[in-house]
This record gives sequence, C-alpha cells and structure tokens, in this order.
Amino acid sequence: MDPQVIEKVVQEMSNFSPDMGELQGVTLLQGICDIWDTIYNFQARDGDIVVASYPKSGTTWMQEILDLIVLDGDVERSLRAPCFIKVPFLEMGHTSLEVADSMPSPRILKTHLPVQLVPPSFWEKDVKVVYVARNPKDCMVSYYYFHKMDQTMADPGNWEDFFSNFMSGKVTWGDWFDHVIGWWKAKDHHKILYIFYEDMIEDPRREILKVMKFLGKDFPEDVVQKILQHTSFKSMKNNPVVNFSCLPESVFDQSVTSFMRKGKL
Ligand SMILES: Nc1ncnc2c1ncn2[C@@H]1O[C@H](COP(=O)(O)OS(=O)(=O)O)[C@@H](OP(=O)(O)O)[C@H]1O
Repeated sequence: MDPQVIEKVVQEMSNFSPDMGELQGVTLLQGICDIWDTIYNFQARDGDIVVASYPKSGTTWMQEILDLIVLDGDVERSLRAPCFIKVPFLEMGHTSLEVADSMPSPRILKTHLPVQLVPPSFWEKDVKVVYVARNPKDCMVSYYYFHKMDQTMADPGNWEDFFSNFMSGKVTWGDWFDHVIGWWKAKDHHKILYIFYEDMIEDPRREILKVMKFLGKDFPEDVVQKILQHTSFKSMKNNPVVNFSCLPESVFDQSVTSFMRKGKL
C-alpha cells in the first residue's frame, strides 16, 4: 500500500471537526453532512461485503474476521495495510472513497450509517452486509471512552451528560435503538447477516462459521483456528494493523485509553 495514500487518509481523519450536524433527523458529524452528496452517490459493486454497525459494537473485530475469510486465512496478507485502508470507511472522507473505488473486488467496506441512510447503490447491487450489534450499556461505555480518546470527537462531558445524550440519540450516528431496530427489520429484505457482539464473545468459532457460510466459504479446521487465533482480543490488541497505533496522538490519543480497551461484556 502506498504510504502517501495512508498519510492522506490520516490527514483527512485529523481534519474532521467535532461539530455535529443532522441528516433526516439523524445526528452525524458535520464533516459527514458536508460531503453527503458524494457519500450518497457512492457506487457499490456486485460482490461487495459491508460491515455495518452502530459505533463501538465490534466493527473492527468483524472487519478483521471478514478480511481473513476473504483471504482464505492468509495471515501474512492480512498485515498488508492498516484496517482503515484495507476496509475503507464509507463516511470518513473523500480519500477513503477514492481508496474504495481503486480497490479490486471483492471489497470489504465499513459503515456506521443507519439503514435508511445507506447509499441506494448498495441495495441495487449484489452486496452482502454483516451487521454487528452490541448491547447498549457496553456500547455506551465504550463510546464514552472513545470520545475522550478520539481527538476529533466532541468532549463527552461527564458521564451523566453523555448518558443523556446517548439515550436521546444526540451523539454522532444517532440513536442506538433506531439503528439496531432499523437494520433488524432490513434483514428480511436484503442479504444481511445479523451478528451479536455478545455471541462472538461467548463462542467466536461458532460466529466465524456463520460468517463463513454467509460468504459461501468452507475451510478446514486448521484455517478456522488460524482465523480464531488471529482475531482474538489479545492478538488484535498487539497487532498494529488493527490497534490504530499508527495514528498520531492528534487523532487517537491512546494514552487516554486504548482503542482495544477492554473487549469484554
Ligand atoms: N477481538 C476482539 N474481541 C473482543 N472485543 C474487541 C475485539 N476487537 C475489538 N474489540 C472491542 O470492540 C470495541 C470497538 O468497537 P468498534 O470496532 O466497533 O469501534 S469503532 O466504532 O469502529 O470505532 C472496543 O470495545 P471496548 O473494549 O468495550 O471499548 C474493543 O475493545
């Protein structure tokens, strides 16, 4: 991967301001609202795989599982680039979208958008979505610490403030309840596999097998074990490709808290 492209994506991330905007009643970063036409007109392709979630639900974990499944368990190749380059984040700026456009298929893309805001081309093409949901209590705690660590997010204030903002959907990417319910309903009409973070914690092998089946893959046990081992919390915490240690403190100040913070219920 061209280091200049990585640099450009990081630069774009650091340019995001904590200002909030709103789209169709959903609270989003103003930076997302500003480039909404570009995001909404993004062209999905047949064969795209999307990991969708409310923030802090286990997205990065699922991204890495998906990448390894697509790579038939080739750990060496999974180390080719940071996760935000391997799996472009749909609403994170022009450069991410350019990276996505230049990628060969099958692509893996990430979004935190509620289902009603997903660009229409995703429903017109043959796209598979893995949605990850996490219980709101852990999601909220994780999101609170993330706001403190991510220097481009608004200061969350004290816990009581953040709690009431979260409960009323006044945090970026909107209301947790609408998000998980919207995607739950959509799974009856589209190719969506709905996975729970808690199930992944309880039995990660079982959930990885579900994802493999959804993607039409079947591996011998040694490959499944490799994927399992490489995507354990301990491995991911120490893996620079997924632990965001390549981001400068001006973006993620991990002296406040690690991105791979707790990884538990
Ligand atoms: N492998 C593995 N096992 C268990 N838990 C894991 C794993 N990888 C990431 N995590 C935890 O997921 C939380 C981050 O969620 P996201 O990746 O969705 O964050 S983001 O919205 O994309 O920023 C964050 O949760 P908290 O620890 O509760 O903050 C991560 O620690």
